[in-house]
Amino acid sequence: MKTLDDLLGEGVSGRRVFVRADLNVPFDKANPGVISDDGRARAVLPTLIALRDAGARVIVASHLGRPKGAPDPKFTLAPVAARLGELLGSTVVFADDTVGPAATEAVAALQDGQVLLLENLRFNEGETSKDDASRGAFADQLAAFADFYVDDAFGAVHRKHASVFDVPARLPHYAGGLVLKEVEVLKRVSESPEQPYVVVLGGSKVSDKLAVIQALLPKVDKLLVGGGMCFTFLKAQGHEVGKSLLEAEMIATCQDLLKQAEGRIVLPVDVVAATEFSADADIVTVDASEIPADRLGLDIGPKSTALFAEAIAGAKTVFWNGPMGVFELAPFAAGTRGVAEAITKIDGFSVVGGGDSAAAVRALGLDDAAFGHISTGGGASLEYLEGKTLPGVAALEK
Ligand SMILES: Nc1ncnc2c1ncn2[C@@H]1O[C@H](COP(=O)(O)OP(=O)(O)OP(=O)(O)O)[C@@H](O)[C@H]1O
Ligand SMILES: O=C(O)[C@H](O)COP(=O)(O)O
Repeated sequence: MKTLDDLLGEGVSGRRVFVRADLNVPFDKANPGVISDDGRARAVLPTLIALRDAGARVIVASHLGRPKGAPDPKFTLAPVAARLGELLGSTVVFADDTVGPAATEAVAALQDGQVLLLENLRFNEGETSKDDASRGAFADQLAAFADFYVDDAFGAVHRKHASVFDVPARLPHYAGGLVLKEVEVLKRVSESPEQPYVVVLGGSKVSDKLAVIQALLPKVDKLLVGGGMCFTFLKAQGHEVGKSLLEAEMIATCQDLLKQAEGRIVLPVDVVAATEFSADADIVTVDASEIPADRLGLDIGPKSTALFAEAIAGAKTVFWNGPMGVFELAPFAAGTRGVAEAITKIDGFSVVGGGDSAAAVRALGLDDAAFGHISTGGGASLEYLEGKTLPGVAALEK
């Protein structure tokens, strides 16, 4: 795989370099347009600065959210361009389309050492299309803008999308420093984790994470399950979960996994249950086997946090993906905080994988440096650990 350093060595002054970044940052739910965590933008800065300072004409492209293949003002990258400019300390030109007249004009006007951000890639059907020809046609348009392609969008390498998979087939391609670092760390964790190896999973998407549980079970000493996904497991154990998040069609799979795990999957023993999804709701802590029918579990309880912390304390390797509760609302943040703090204290190597988990670490004011590695990719790091081929990495290796 050729790297950004190889490209810089070849010389990029005056050359147009297309950088695929993952600027899919979270926004403050209460203040539309305000970025709540700019970690992903910060993570790509070294690549952008190196290219800018080497005199390249830098064309940055990213997706934001999941618009449906057409422009949608809710998902504009304009606020991200402004933030990127602040972080770089130099103006970032913003094109308000991706491959249309605005982008074409902006690319043509780019000066050496200038950075341009194109509008959201997913405003174009071709970006995410399953049809090779449609993706290819869009990739042709993107590739026409540049001489070289750099992928530093680790969070999107698991997507077979035009900007990730098809553009590198059309241009000399290089891996950015972020992609290289992420792959190196995940390789270490997946191939030779120092034992005991404890995996902590939470977040809301059970169905997305069952495959990774299956793949990790033979390798881990303990797999701790919290967050919205624990309720499908609790239900699989025969408990009622009230109005908590539940993926009914996954109950049977969870039962199978519990059987296979022979006690290595650890579930919460108590739950913070509220009458509604709100910080102002009536809140009680109950046994995990006694969730009232009219309540929903929004965090793991203190006994569970202590149980999880104890399992984490002895670990030499910890991989954590997904918050333990709705950490964005203060009454439901304690589980995530407790687990995160326990991870910072281990005498070993820890990896935090996932946009939301990384955002939680920062929102709770925890020190980034207390973790071994904070990944910018949720789905991407999980698919790597599952052992799947990542289309973006495969494209760089070709
Ligand atoms: N008990 C719960 N009920 C409902 N939602 C929950 C619960 N616990 C956690 N969540 C929510 O799960 C969300 C994070 O889930 P997700 O699966 O997206 O995590 P992630 O893997 O870190 O992120 P990503 O894959 O996007 O990088 C948070 O917004 C959090 O509020
Ligand atoms: O948030 C992420 O995990 C990445 O940016 C990929 O986004 P996606 O799941 O919408 O493809």
